[in-house]
Amino acid sequence: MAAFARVSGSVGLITLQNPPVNALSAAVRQGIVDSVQRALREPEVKCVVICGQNGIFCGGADIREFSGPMSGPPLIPMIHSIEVAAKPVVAAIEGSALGGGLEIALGCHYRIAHSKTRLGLPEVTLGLLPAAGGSQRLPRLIGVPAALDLITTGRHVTAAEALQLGMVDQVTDRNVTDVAVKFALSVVGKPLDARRISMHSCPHSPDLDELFERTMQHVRQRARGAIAPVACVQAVRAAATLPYAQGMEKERELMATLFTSGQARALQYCFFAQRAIGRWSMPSGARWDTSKPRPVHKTAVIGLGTMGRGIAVTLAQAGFPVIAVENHEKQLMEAKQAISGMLERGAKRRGVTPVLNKITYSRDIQSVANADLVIEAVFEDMALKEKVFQQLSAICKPGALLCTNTSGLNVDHLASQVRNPELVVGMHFFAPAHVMKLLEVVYGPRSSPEALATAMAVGKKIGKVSVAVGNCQGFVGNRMLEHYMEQALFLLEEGATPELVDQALEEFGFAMGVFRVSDLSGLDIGWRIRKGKGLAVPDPTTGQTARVQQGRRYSPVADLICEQGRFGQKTGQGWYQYNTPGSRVGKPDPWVHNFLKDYRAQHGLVARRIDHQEVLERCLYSMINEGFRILEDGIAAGPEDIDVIYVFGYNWPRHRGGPMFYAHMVGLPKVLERLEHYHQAHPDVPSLQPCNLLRKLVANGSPPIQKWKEVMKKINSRL
Ligand SMILES: CCCCCCCCCCCCC/C=C/C(=O)SCCNC(=O)CCNC(=O)[C@H](O)C(C)(C)COP(=O)(O)OP(=O)(O)OC[C@H]1O[C@@H](n2cnc3c(N)ncnc32)[C@H](O)[C@@H]1OP(=O)(O)O
Repeated sequence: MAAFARVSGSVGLITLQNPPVNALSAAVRQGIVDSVQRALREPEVKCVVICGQNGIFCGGADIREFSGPMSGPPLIPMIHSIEVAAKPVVAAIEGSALGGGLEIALGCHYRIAHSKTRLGLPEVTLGLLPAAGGSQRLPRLIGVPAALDLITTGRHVTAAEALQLGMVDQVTDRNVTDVAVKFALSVVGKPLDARRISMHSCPHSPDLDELFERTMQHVRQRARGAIAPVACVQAVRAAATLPYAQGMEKERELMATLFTSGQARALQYCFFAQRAIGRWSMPSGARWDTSKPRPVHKTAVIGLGTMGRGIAVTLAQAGFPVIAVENHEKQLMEAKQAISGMLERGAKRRGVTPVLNKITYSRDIQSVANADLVIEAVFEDMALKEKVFQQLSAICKPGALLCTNTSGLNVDHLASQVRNPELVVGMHFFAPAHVMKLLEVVYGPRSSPEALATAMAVGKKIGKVSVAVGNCQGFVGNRMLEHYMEQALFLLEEGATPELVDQALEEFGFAMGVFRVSDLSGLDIGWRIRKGKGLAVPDPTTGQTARVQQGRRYSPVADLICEQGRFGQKTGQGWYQYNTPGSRVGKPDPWVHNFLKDYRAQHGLVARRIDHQEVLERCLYSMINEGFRILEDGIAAGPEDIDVIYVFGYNWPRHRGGPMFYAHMVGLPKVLERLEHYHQAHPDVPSLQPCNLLRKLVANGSPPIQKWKEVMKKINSRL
């Protein structure tokens, strides 16, 4: 709702009241409409101030209302009534003014912001555009180039930047409502037309046509198939070229298309999923709101390879003192230099002082004795990690949390190496660790709720999107990825080329297809892991790696490519060819095509035509099927956890919501039917066999994704 009060004799103060972010629910909109009418009606009221309660102006339209029938007064006429008011209206902005919240402020005649406020029109990130006049008013206020930037990216600006852009009239460090009340009294009686943004055209900008063309091209390239950024450009173009009323009509038309789109549903799902993962629970019943994290003051990182360096930087940038340990002198020196460079570049980008003194370096593992949390990031080798954990168990102070950054080794096994297994968890960072947002926090059956709560709290403090998952081979992300990659290799055996597979995945919205990603990260990593599992090993009698291993189909194609020394970009050759080692631009490679032809001939495989649809269905549905198995096993608490992992760690196109949401959008019966079809054609590929939970969900009438947990509970009593 919104409260009305008369303050300082003649100021009508309207306070938005809808915790936690004063979202513009139907009740709040009704409250504003009533309050504005009252303020205009009462002769004692000479001016109006609009503010929000609890330190936040407004987080925008109530996103939860978008999924049901809309009721209550609409935003556009409400904002119009503020703009045409005959008494001056001042927005007193603190905390955040986002989306519809900023659009209300743009309807006011003046805007005063607290210095800590952030403002923005983030609708594009929800698959929408600022359709309460924001796309038409903002360019009129701050000019087309700046408005295009803000509206197409959805980025938030600080109060200082907002002042510079002309979005606000004044910034204060004092109580913003008090300042706004005083200011409102000072403008009573002044003409208002000049302050009504919709009455003006956009300020002149040269070469507008060229700007729109360039922006459209840029937006299309970056959007990977997302439609909202394109609609945002079209809406701003309408503001620049049409009178206000016609611009508003265009804004409405564009919004009508976006509002009901699957992409908007996916992006809004992601918004809530990202928040839901913070409310973790363990099979034991322990939860985020009943488990207290331990205090963490000092941290340590063991092993300063690529991952260790990134982790140390992340911890230091978040303010933690870090003891960085590396026992090889040369590696330690190199790491020191690399870490300092990363900290300096990061600080420059953020306009702050580099925190070089947060990190102390040591060759001696004993130096971590006083750390509250230690992250082991040594080479991915179980024997080596075991040794490190045994040492840590003897060295670390009681109560210290011992974490491993393994990307898939058994966390329980590592826990068994220490005196206090309840204090062991996995903290699986993604490379580069100081850039990638995702953190999988892996708990085992012996991890205590306190240990998980501590790792989750540290994850939050270092700015990671942290997802709690159970322990299993590959955890959630890599366990699913294995099936995706396996299908891609099978498709090569059956007639596809790397570029055909990649093109299908890139058209779907991945920034890079599976083979391009392999070339970028290095083919040798997977090869080493497969050898470790006893897979990529030639049969001593035939000299060939078998195509059936451990009772299932196996493709040795990637191993054979590695045997040629083709490790991807770093060697100048992999699934693609590169002009020089280290070059980033790959071209289709006739050598790979001939190799595949020979390989098929050698194994009596007949190449067939494979289309994009098959690529998508085989790669994505096999991975989704594994996602259902993960839910069935209780490794992830819900589909949101899996989707957040894929969006933040594996570049899954956000406008498709994550693999599990995608399955829900495609329709579970269709996913089931296609998996059955492919499993019939490839009975030796178990990952194509539809899993129990998927069948159960379909048998239960394919409930919406928000209701899957009910069916999951029936299958797995631990959940
Ligand atoms: C048939 C065709 C018809 C077509 C026409 C349709 C007509 C419709 C026209 C409507 C025009 C609308 C135009 C305006 C659109 C919008 O405003 S869309 C919303 C834009 N705003 C945002 O994107 C901001 C989202 N929120 C945030 O970024 C952050 O929450 C915050 C405000 C910066 C605060 O951050 P923090 O303090 O970290 O808190 P959080 O944990 O993020 O949030 C706390 C809880 O609040 C929930 N929440 C936040 N914002 C909203 C919101 N706008 N609506 C609903 N709920 C919100 C958030 O989910 C958290 O709750 P839990 O999920 O329960 O944890």
